[in-house]
Amino acid sequence: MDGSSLITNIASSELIDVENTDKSLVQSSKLWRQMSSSRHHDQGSPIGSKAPFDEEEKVATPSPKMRRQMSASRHHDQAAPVGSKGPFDEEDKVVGAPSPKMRRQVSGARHIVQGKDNEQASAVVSNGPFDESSPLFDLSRKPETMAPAMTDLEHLAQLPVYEGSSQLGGGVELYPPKKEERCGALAGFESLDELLRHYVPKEELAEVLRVLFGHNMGSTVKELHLYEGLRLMARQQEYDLKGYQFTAAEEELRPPRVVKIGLIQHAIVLPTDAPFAAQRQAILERVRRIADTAGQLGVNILCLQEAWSMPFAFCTREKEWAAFAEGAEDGESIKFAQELARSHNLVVISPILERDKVHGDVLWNTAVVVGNRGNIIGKHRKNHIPRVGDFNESTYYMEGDTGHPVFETVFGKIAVNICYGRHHPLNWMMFGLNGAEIVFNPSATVGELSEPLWGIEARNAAIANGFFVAAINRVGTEVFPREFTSGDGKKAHKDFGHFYGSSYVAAPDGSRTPCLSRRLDGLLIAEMDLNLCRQVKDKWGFQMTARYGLYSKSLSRYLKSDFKPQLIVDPLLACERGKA
Ligand SMILES: NC(=O)NCCC(=O)O
Repeated sequence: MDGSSLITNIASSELIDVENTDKSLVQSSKLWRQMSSSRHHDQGSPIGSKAPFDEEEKVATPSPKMRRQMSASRHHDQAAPVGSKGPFDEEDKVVGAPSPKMRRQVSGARHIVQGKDNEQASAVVSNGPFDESSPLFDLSRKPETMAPAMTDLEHLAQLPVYEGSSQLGGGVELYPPKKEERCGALAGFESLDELLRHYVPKEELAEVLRVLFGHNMGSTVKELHLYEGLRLMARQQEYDLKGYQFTAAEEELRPPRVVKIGLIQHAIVLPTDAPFAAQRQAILERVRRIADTAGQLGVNILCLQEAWSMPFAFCTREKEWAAFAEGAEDGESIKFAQELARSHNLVVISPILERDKVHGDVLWNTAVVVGNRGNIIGKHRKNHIPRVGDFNESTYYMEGDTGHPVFETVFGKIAVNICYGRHHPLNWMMFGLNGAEIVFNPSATVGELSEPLWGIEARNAAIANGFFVAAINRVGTEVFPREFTSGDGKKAHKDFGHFYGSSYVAAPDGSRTPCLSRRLDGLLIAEMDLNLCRQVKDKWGFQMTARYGLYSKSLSRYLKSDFKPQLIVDPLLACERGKA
């Protein structure tokens, strides 16, 4: 599918089929459960392989080629902010607002809001006719025909623009899930951020948020103005969509360097006993849909979660899951990422289980960086492999051999610190020393183990190293066919625990966005001016005062076999010990 056609897609009556496709995946997943005894049955019919509108969509937005040309000229113009403009940003005030042509198509489509959602939606939409003066629409491109009657999608188009707010979350929650649907919720809330917003009195909230979430240029991180119809569509497709904006001070000698990143968190789609090909295909389809929204919103760099195209089966220690491993240059997940990159002109970070066919079929946990032309820029292999809880990853792959590469892309210098590497300050530091401006942290981690650490580590790394950190975690509870244990005294079990999502972005000035949902798939967009990195370094001087030489000498001593810790014992204590 041409990636720039999301709005066209929602506007097309085929959206109804898309919903049905989602349902068919759910139904299929039930079917797989029933068929679970015959795993490798029917390899030939992968489920959910094509969303009906994915194929040959007529597109109202510029073609990928045009967009590449537009983008190339943007990026050559040093005076212009780098990568700041998606196709909608250029003329519309609202990110993701539909063009007139899309609106015409919108007016021909019905039924997007169905069933229980319809009731709730009508509570928040305006009932008036199209407001031609709305900043959503460009009057100079007035459509020739207007549908005589309001349709449901027209209602969507009239949803209020989500105003930027320095308050967390800020706006109306369109579809609060029912209690029973909140599996994976935190005390009944989507996230800790939402819980805080609910309970802390309004008068105190700003202060609480200032301390807990930090300030960027004088206020908590602002929300991006996202077209409300897109939020609603995300709800329809059951994923969380949030957008935020970090700014930096204007400089005399450098133009702003604005870039927009997107993080996708998601659950697996089919049960783990479905045929592997079907499992992967279903995830690809799901991610494609969310990634297309990212493309529509003008995202420049998109990062997926750790081992995104497979279940996180490393808890089991069973070797059959190695079948999901694929080439970093020619695997299905990489081809998918290349197609995404080309169709949306964005850099894609695709973390996979890598099989190095050239070197004895060795497996690695690898993030492949695909350039915005679909070219492969390079890869990084996970440096630190966990040996904790059910994270039995060391059964599958060894510590990475790629050092701490920073990839210079057209949108900025980026690096990838894969999951467990976030517990290692030196790992972060090396990416920083190699010049990273944004470090992505694609992860897979569960609530019981690491949730209290989650909000601290990526943020601390951003502060200490003067770069942005984008932390992504998968979502859901993955249940495996057979029981396993991890030698920690726990009873044999089949699931990994709950992957708690909660993806967020932290800035070098210590500010951070709220989290995505703890239980839903999600797309988090963050726009940032990369000039902030150097501004914070100049202000705090952490790098200047770092005394790397001192630590380098101490570390060299520590590595020697005759190392003695630099320990000064209280003489009185030594005296007492002498008497004993
Ligand atoms: N995927 C992974 O490295 N998980 C380890 C657990 C954690 O770091 O929280």
